[in-house]
Amino acid sequence: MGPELTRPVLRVSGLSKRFGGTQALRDVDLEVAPGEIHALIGPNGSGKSTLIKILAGYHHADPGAVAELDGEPFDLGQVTASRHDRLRFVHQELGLVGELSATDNLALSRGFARTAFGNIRWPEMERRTTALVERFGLGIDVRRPLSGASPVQRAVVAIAAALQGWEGRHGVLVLDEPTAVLPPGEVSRLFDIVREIRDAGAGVLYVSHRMDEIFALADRVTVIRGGRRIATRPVAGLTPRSLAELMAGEEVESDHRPRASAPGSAEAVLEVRDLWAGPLRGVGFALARGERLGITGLVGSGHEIVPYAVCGARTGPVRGRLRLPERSARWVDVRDAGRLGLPLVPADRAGEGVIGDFSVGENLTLPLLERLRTRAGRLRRRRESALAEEWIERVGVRTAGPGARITKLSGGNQQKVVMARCLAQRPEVLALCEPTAGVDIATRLQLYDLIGRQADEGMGVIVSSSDTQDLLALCTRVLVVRDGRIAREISGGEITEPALVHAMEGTSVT
Ligand SMILES: Nc1ncnc2c1ncn2[C@@H]1O[C@H](COP(=O)(O)OP(=O)(O)OP(=O)(O)O)[C@@H](O)[C@H]1O
Repeated sequence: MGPELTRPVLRVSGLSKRFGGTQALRDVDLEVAPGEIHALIGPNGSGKSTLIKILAGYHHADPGAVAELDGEPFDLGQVTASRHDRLRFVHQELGLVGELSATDNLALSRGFARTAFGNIRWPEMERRTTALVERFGLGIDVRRPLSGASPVQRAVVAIAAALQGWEGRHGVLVLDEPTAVLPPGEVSRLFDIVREIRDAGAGVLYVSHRMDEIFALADRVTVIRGGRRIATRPVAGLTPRSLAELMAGEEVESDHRPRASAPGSAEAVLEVRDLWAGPLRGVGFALARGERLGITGLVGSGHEIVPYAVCGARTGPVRGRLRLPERSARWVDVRDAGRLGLPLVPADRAGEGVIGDFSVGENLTLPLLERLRTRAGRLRRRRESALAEEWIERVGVRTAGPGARITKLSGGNQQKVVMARCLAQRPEVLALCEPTAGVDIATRLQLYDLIGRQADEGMGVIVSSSDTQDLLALCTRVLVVRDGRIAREISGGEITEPALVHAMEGTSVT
C-alpha cells in the first residue's frame, strides 16, 4: 500500500507563524504517512525549523492551524514543553548538556531508572544508554562528559535520547539535519537506523539540505520556500535538478568543480610540522598561496582537529610547530598558534561561532573593530554598518538588517555570518571545518565561489570536511588522514568520490 492510501500519522494544515515583521510560515499543510520517510527541504530561512519548533511546542502557531496525530487532534496554539509522546525530536542544536555524560543526558530527557527506594539505578541507566548508543558503534564512553566527545558522537547521543523508550508505531520521529556533521561512513549507518524505524511502521519527518540524502532515503519530499509550501512529491518522480529548481524557484546548476587552473603557487603561506593531537600522530604539510587544501578521513581519524590546531582553537592537548613564512621565518609552537590570529570557521557554528547577545552586524565586524577605528580611537560607525551590509549581501544572509539580533536568524543564516566574518578579515590563511553543514544548495555554491575567488587572490584555504561534495567542489588537493597520519594525497582531476572513499578506508580502487 502506498503512503498516500493510508491515514496520515501526522497531519497539519493551515499552519502560519509570524515573528514581528517576519512571516516565517504561511498556511502550510503537511502530511506524514505511517511507514514513510518524509523529507522537508527548503532554502536557509524558509521556515523549516520554525515548523519543527511549533510541532515540538517551543513556539505556538498563529490561530487557525489544525493538527492531528494518528487521528487525534492536538493543539498547535499552545506552548508546552512536552507535546505528545508519540512525536520525538532530534533538533539541530541537539539539546545536550556538555558537562554531563551520555547516560546523564539520556536520563535528563526521559527520566532516571530508580529502585523501589527511589535511588537512581546507575548500572541500569548505563546499560540502557550503552545499548542505545552501541548501534552506531562509535565507541562512546557513556560515563564521560559530552564536552569531550566529537560532534558525531554528540549527534548520536541526541538520536539515542530521542529513541529511548519509544515504540514508534503510530508515532513520528522528527530529525532536523541529523547528518550535518556526520562523515560519509556514519551517514549510511544512520540511514539504516532511520529505515528500520520507518519499516517498523513509524513516520519519519526528515529535514535536510542535502539532496543526495533525500534521494537515498526519503519516500516523499515537501519543499518550502519563503514560508510557503511549494510542493509535495514522491521522490521517485524527481531528479536532483528538478528538486533543486523547486527549492530555488529558478534554474540552478547543482554541479560545481573548481577551475583546474587554480593549483596555487609554490610559495607556502602556512607550514605545519609534526602535529600531534588526539589521534593525529605527526601530521605535517605545506599550504601554498592560493591553494585550496582539503583534509579528510573517516570518523575518529582526527582530520577535523587540524583547522582548530592551526588557529590555536584546539582545546585538548596538542603538540607541533607551524609558521607563516610570509610573516616570519620563525617556527611557532602550535600551543601559541592563537597569537597568529588566523580566523576559524568552526564546525559547530551555533555553539562556537556566534555571540548570541550581539547583532548580526556586530557578529560580523567584531574582529575588524581595530581597523574600523579613527586615529583617535573612535569607531567609524558608518563604515562598520556599510561593511556589514556589504557582507550580508555578498553571502546572502537573510535578515531584517545588520541591527537584528543574531539569534533571530535561521541556523544556515547564522553560519553565513560566521563565514562572512572570517572572509572579511582577508586573512592569508583561512581554516574551515565542515563549511557547508546546514547550508542550502544555492548558498553552498555561493560560498564555494566566494572562497574560490579569495583563493585566486592569494588566500590559502585549508578545509576539513567529511562531505565529499565540499572536497570535490572546493579543493585542488586533498590530504587523507588514516591511522593518525597523512596516508594519501590526491590532487586535481584525481579527486573523485571513489578515490576519496577508498583512500579514507585504506582500500584500493578497483
Ligand atoms: N525567534 C525568532 N524571532 C524572529 N524571527 C525568527 C525567529 N525564529 C526564526 N525567525 C525567522 O523566521 C524565518 C524562518 O526561519 P527558520 O529558522 O524557520 O528557517 P529554516 O528554514 O529552518 O532555515 P535554516 O535552513 O537556515 O536552518 C527566518 O526569516 C528567521 O529569521
